[in-house]
Amino acid sequence: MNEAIEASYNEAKKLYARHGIQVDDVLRKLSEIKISLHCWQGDDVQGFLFKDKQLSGGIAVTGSYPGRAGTPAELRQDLEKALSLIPGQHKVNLHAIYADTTEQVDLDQLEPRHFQNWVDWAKQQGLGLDFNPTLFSHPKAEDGFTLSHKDPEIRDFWITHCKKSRRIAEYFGKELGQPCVTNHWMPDGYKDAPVDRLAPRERLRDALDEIFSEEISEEYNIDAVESKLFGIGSESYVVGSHEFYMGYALTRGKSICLDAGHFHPTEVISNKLSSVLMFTDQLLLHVSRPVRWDSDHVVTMDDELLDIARELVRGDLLSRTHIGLDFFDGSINHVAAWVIGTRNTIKALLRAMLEPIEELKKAEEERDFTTRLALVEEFKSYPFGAVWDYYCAQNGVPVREEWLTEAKDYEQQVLLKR
Ligand SMILES: C[C@H](O)[C@H](O)[C@@H](O)C(=O)CO
Ligand SMILES: [Mn+2]
Repeated sequence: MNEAIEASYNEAKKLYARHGIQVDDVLRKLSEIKISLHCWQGDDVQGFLFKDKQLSGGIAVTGSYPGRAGTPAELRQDLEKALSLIPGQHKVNLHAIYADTTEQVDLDQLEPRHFQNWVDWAKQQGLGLDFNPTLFSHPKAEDGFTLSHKDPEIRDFWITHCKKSRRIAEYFGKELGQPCVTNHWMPDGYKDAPVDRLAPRERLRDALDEIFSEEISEEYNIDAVESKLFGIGSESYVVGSHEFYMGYALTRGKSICLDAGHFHPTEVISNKLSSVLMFTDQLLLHVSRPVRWDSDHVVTMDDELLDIARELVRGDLLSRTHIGLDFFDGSINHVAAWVIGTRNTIKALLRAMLEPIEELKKAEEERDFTTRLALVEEFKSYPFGAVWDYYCAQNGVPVREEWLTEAKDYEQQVLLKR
């Protein structure tokens, strides 16, 4: 370990210890947190099953930065590179369209064997896997409706796909010895104001009931449902709204997925965590960054990211929260995007853990709001960077922006040669 990094760390430790924060313990806890890296950042949500199909579902990737992964092997290679620049042991989140197979299969025919290469790779890398049925970028999703479609044949196709997806997830869970979180998101909605808001919601409720009627142990698979306020082309009405899924998840014992970019522009998910987790056992987060109408920018160290981390840490909610990332930026190096977003998420958790929580809670209980505000503000400039540098060095990953040099080398050696 570099002497300067160690010396700065030891000085920082003393400062935090004055407020009862044991930094070595914090780092041990931090190392237990898994972040789920979304595979779809690596190839602009293209997938491998339908190579020529345009991205649909009211989500869009802009930018044509060179080098995006074009095969499962390339995507795994890129993920390995990204993971080598991120401290800790994490998970990879797959969508169904990322099946690694030479068979011509449609979504309703997918089986665990189509993901065997991913499972073998995850085992070899010591990673967990999460999963998502893909209810977009497909001819049967072209009019913007899937599980709530009025045509029963189309609905059944998607129901079968989701059932198959849960079986694949169960296989991941069994093989990898840790549960796979399966997130159900579908774009269903209308561009303009509908007359009948109820019927599609009834159909969606019934379709989900059918999908989840197959019992799968939570030891292997945990189901989550993800709401959205609006998408491109579904500006006026989304069938799976927040209220819809709150009600659904609470009455069916499922987990809610809160995507940071799926609410009103001034509405934040950090303020929802303590409420939702009071009534559900587990929660899935899609950590993302909304910018105006877009929900999927690379995660930066902004106030909301820090507030999400604070809520999880202060409320002791981490053990019940699955943290996934969800952004797709095609205008920058695809590997660097993962590294920036994931390092920021971990760093925000570290910052939250390095706050004098007991002291702050005590001040609040005593209505000493002056102390509360003063300490929160002072801790913003405490030397968490020295602790972060030490953590990176301890985990054998580049310290500070050294990772960028490696990402640029990788771009020259690998990405630009594709
Ligand atoms: C590709 C993902 O399933 C998708 O981003 C979804 O999670 C979402 O957030 C859609 O806006
Ligand atoms: Mn999402």
